[in-house]
Amino acid sequence: MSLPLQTTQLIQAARDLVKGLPADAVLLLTETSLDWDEVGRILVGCKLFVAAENPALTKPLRDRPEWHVIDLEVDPIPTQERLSNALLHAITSNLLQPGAHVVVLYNGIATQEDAPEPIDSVSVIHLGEHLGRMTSQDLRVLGTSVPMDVLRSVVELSTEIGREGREGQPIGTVLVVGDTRRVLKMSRFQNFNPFRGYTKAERDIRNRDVREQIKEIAKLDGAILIGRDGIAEAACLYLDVPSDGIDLAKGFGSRHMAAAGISQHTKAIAFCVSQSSGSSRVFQDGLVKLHIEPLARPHVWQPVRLETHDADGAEEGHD
Ligand SMILES: Nc1ncnc2c1ncn2[C@@H]1O[C@H](COP(=O)(O)OP(=O)(O)OP(=O)(O)O)[C@@H](O)[C@H]1O
Repeated sequence: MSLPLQTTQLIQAARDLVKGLPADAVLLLTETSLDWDEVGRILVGCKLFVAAENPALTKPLRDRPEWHVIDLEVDPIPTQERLSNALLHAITSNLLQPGAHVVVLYNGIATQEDAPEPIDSVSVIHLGEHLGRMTSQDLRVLGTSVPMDVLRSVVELSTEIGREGREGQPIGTVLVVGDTRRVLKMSRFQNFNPFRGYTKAERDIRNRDVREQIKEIAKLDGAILIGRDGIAEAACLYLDVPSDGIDLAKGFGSRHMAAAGISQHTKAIAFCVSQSSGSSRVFQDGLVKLHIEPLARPHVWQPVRLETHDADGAEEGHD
């Protein structure tokens, strides 16, 4: 078996792109068996990922130690999503850095099953930007009136708090966003308000310097309240919310309860950063809507898993 001409040319183009740009790896998405020896000859010296739904197709590749095989779930999703899933898999397995540049070979134009060419497209993906776009898509599921740039700044802040902690110690906190009037009615100050006396510009969390200051404030006990315009309003807040009707997985403690409760009793969204795991959970209407792991920037998003209450589901509980 040899490679069809167009496929050969595209693989050669991918190799030249890796060398010329330079890029970090080639990702080959295929559901057609190829002449793998030939692929290996062309891509010698390139880090290669092969992603496919059909495990029989990738089985012979597992013996090649320098290649990485990614098993995709059988799912009738668009090529672009399959490609994103393959890249996420490579990042979460620590095989690619989140800022990497990847040349992708795939069949982007739907052709008949017996089409002579298994590959018709080549793209260059800069993972930093690509994952950034995924973040926006995920935030849209919140369907909130909080503007996207504010949400993204809160995501940035909460994941950085979860990842970095403070002075070598892990810290946890709750960032409550929006519906400030009702949130304040359901809270009490545990200490003086550290934002008092500062101008709006000095409290605007879309500004990185302000976020750095807020990380210091996050060390203090209690929740931080941010307006839907991105202006931090209050900190050291005890959220005085009833926990009845909140159905959280076993292992979550009072901080997560408070975040769930405030999101149930107001229109606010609550980002709970766990001190024990560093991960952030986004609560809306009393439910976990997103779960963000504090991996290296940019953030890697996990689909929300159903978190069970039974003891056997320990890994689904509080990690
Ligand atoms: N109602 C509340 N409002 C604001 N902060 C709260 C509230 N209840 C608890 N907290 C914060 O949560 C801390 C206790 O967290 P606890 O370990 O019980 O929760 P958790 O949900 O398991 O979170 P973590 O994963 O961070 O440990 C308290 O020290 C306090 O800072």
